[in-house]
Amino acid sequence: MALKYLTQKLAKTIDEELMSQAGGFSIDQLMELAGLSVAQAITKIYDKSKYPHVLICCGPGNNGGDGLVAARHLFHFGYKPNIFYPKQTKNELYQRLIIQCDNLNIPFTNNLSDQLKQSDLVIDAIFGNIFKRFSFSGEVRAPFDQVIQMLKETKLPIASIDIPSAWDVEKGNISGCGFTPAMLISLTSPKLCAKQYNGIHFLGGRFVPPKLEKKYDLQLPLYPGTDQVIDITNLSSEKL
Ligand SMILES: NC(=O)C1=CN([C@@H]2O[C@H](COP(=O)(O)OP(=O)(O)OC[C@H]3O[C@@H](n4cnc5c(N)ncnc54)[C@H](O)[C@@H]3O)[C@@H](O)[C@H]2O)[C@@H](O)CC1
Ligand SMILES: [K+]
Repeated sequence: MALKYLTQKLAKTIDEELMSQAGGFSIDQLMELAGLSVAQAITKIYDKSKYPHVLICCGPGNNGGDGLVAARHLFHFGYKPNIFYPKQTKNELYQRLIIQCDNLNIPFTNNLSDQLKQSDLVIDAIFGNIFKRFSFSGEVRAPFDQVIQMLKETKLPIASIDIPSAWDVEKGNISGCGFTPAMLISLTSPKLCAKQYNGIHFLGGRFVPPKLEKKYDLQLPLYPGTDQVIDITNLSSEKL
């Protein structure tokens, strides 16, 4: 079973088709399913008995939104999540996601270094498949430059949502300022940078209709039972 690795452009096109008039999905729905996939993948590798304190580091975009959704599900799964979300937007979807977390008394921390000391596991929800990837020099703008640096230095296991943050979506950690996570949860389909990734690799985002899968020849693996994720660590790869 070969896996297809998407270019940045194709991954964006598929997202847009899913959320188009013809696709019928809202960003809320896809984010909800993406965040649920992340939370479920975490439970399969990092049991709450050993990794109860999960620190979710959220960036300013939808990758960060996935992190907020995952935090909520992890709370309901019995974890003790903490959220570091330094650049919050006025966008009403995010305001509602924050209210949902507040209603669960999930703390929002603003001291990353302290929080890292009290955590067992980090979820990297900083950057995902952003279309306009980093400026040509590849540097990460503040405040996320220090965040990425601190994640690079931590000994804690890191699970990255969709793309290891600060990696180029296709070329990988070419800027050298990124870290290599212990786990990657690719959404919809893996992106090209994941070809260089040799850690624990899950696929989530169980929402692609067969018609779309066929149109782009995604050759997605079959998800087991009612699972929202599948372990693709050992599946071979083939560039799309
Ligand atoms: N595959 C799918 O269908 C879905 C994708 N979702 C998520 O959406 C993500 C993509 O979301 P976005 O397009 O918002 O991208 P990101 O969530 O990666 O965030 C992009 C933001 O990062 C900031 N940024 C860009 N370059 C920067 C730099 N050099 N330094 C500092 N900040 C910088 C910009 O403010 C930009 O808005 C995916 O990776 C995935 O996690 C889900 O939310 C919805 C479903
Ligand atoms: K990420």
